[in-house]
Amino acid sequence: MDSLALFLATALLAFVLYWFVCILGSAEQKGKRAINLSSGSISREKVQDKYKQYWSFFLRPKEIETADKVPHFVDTFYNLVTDIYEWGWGQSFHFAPSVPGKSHKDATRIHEEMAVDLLKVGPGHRILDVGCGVGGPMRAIAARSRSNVVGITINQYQVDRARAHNRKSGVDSLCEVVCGNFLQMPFPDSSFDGAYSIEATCHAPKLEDVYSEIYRVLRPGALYVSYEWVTTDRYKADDPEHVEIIQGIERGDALPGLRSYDQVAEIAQKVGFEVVEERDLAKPPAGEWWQRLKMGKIAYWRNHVVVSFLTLLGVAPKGVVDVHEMLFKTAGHLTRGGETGIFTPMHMILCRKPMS
Ligand SMILES: C=C(CC[C@@H](C)[C@H]1CC[C@H]2C3=CC[C@H]4[C@H](C)[C@@H](O)CC[C@]4(C)[C@H]3CC[C@]12C)C(C)C
Ligand SMILES: C[S@@+](CC[C@H](N)C(=O)[O-])C[C@H]1O[C@@H](n2cnc3c(N)ncnc32)[C@H](O)[C@@H]1O
Repeated sequence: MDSLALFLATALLAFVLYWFVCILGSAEQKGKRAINLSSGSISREKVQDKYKQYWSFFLRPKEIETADKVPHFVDTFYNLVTDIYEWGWGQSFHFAPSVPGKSHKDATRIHEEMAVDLLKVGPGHRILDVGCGVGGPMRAIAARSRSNVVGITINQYQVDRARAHNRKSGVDSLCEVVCGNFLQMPFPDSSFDGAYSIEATCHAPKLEDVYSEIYRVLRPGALYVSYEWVTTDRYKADDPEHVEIIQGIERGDALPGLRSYDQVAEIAQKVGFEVVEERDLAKPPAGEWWQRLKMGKIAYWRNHVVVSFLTLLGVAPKGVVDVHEMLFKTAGHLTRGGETGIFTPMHMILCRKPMS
């Protein structure tokens, strides 16, 4: 009897340990697991240094010269966070209005498919995903529109992840992923029938630089829709709490400087676009996008213990705990940004490249 009891206790402990380390905290079934957390294209032993390098960008004064260094700085950020994003959030690295009775996954897909409806694209069209992440939106939009979707991201690790997901999805033949800088895209003029960017162009030091590139690669008459991260009309630059919230969002999300809502249309027109429609998709009756972030202390503590335990075992690279702690603080700033109404991650603008 003792040996049986010992065997059962050992088996139970092994299962609990396996579940705690490998299953817990995963945002998606068969998604990224904690035990597979890596540091993207950064070698394991360099994670802590790269994390310190990342923070040093914000400690230097904001000189114009750093604008050239932003794409590399963003690439470093995504090497540090992509696996944690996939593990704790899923394959779509963006927010969506909560929808009563719908799962986060369904609400996310509804938000992504709205881009297709706005672009009015369909089979045979070639559309561009500007800042495509690991391809969550790309696969949803390809499935909905049956268009050919080309995604571009600065981060090679994300390209590899997106291609792997695409191969497992039913839309691989419609999807292509390119590693490149959306400020200097490797595509000919007038080569796309539509374009979208979902919470990505906020990483551009100057919005007009990425909008100019998108304008260039679109054929005349084509549409471009973007969900932008901006401060709203409630933001007061002389309110210390507002400044602290926005600075926390910028530093925790690799943003060179958040734009104001009223700059977006002006910049789009400056590069030649006609503005067809513009509105904040977060405004009521839309459900609160930050509700999903309120993961609660218990969930954070659980994920923190999992990440710390894996680092202790040498499974997760040293430094991942620091990145995880940064993201928890960032979640707090983003939540406050939503609650105060001074920030929105989904200021939608729909533009057209004129026929002439
Ligand atoms: C558009 C951008 C990214 C938006 C979101 C996808 C991410 C912003 C903050 C991220 C997270 C914060 C807390 C993490 C938590 C501590 C961890 O246990 C699990 C993952 C998080 C929930 C993580 C998930 C992705 C975000 C919500 C920016 C970068 C332009
Ligand atoms: C928050 S993620 C959003 C990804 C995707 N749109 C989604 O919703 O899942 C922002 C994306 O923009 C990409 N990005 C940021 N700066 C870039 C640049 N200069 N060139 C290309 N991609 C860039 C990042 O690599 C990342 O894939």
